[in-house]
Amino acid sequence: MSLELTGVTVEFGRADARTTVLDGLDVTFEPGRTTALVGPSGSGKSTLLAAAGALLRPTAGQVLLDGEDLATRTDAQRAAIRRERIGYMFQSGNLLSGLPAVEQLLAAVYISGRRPRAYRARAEEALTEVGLGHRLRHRPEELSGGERQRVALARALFLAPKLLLVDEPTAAVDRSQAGELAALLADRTRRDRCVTVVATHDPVVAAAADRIVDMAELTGVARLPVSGGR
Ligand SMILES: Nc1ncnc2c1ncn2[C@@H]1O[C@H](COP(=O)(O)OP(=O)(O)OP(=O)(O)O)[C@@H](O)[C@H]1O
Repeated sequence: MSLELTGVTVEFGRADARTTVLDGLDVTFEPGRTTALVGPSGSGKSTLLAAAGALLRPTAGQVLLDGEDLATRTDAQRAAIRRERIGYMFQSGNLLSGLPAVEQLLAAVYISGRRPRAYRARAEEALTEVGLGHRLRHRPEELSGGERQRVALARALFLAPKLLLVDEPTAAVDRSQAGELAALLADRTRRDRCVTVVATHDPVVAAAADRIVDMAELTGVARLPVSGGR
């Protein structure tokens, strides 16, 4: 399983208001490895995650998940791929308010059309594995920022996705929890052999990753002027 983007271009807006955010980008991500995507604000990190996660269709190029091009699939096929093969973890965890931690994981089971009863014990085990065995029935409002992110990580990995996409996981987390969360993310990625791509400004997250990819390098090549032949 790998994720390969080839010639990926993403443009927003029309005609004179058109902005090119990604410009013919080529990059490959390997299974079992965490890649930190770094670069200044506005450099297109979240846009790359959205294209990789079939949340937006690139203007041009291919997004190959295990050799299958997500960009050319129908909306229904893309929805099925998102449900079955991709896990998402975003900045503030995006947990459902008022719902106990264990139910946050089971919500993904409901959405995928499976019977949650068979998954309850596994959900409790998954939360225990991320150090939340004593917080199974806590609601998001009753958890710390770091605990919320660990619930979000357990949820993102619960249905064993091939691809895990993470955006700014430590933005709302204190420094000591950020290190633990980054280590947990890298550890789970190795154990589950998923492809993990994490957009981040946090040096702690970048340090825990197996590889760092700078957006400036990815997109810079396409912007270099053609040599005048001197
Ligand atoms: N739907 C949209 N329509 C128009 N422009 C957009 C849209 N989404 C993103 N952009 C623009 O694309 C650029 C890249 O945004 P993106 O969120 O991918 O950057 P980023 O590197 O993740 O930034 P940050 O580190 O601040 O999260 C920005 O200039 C943004 O304004």
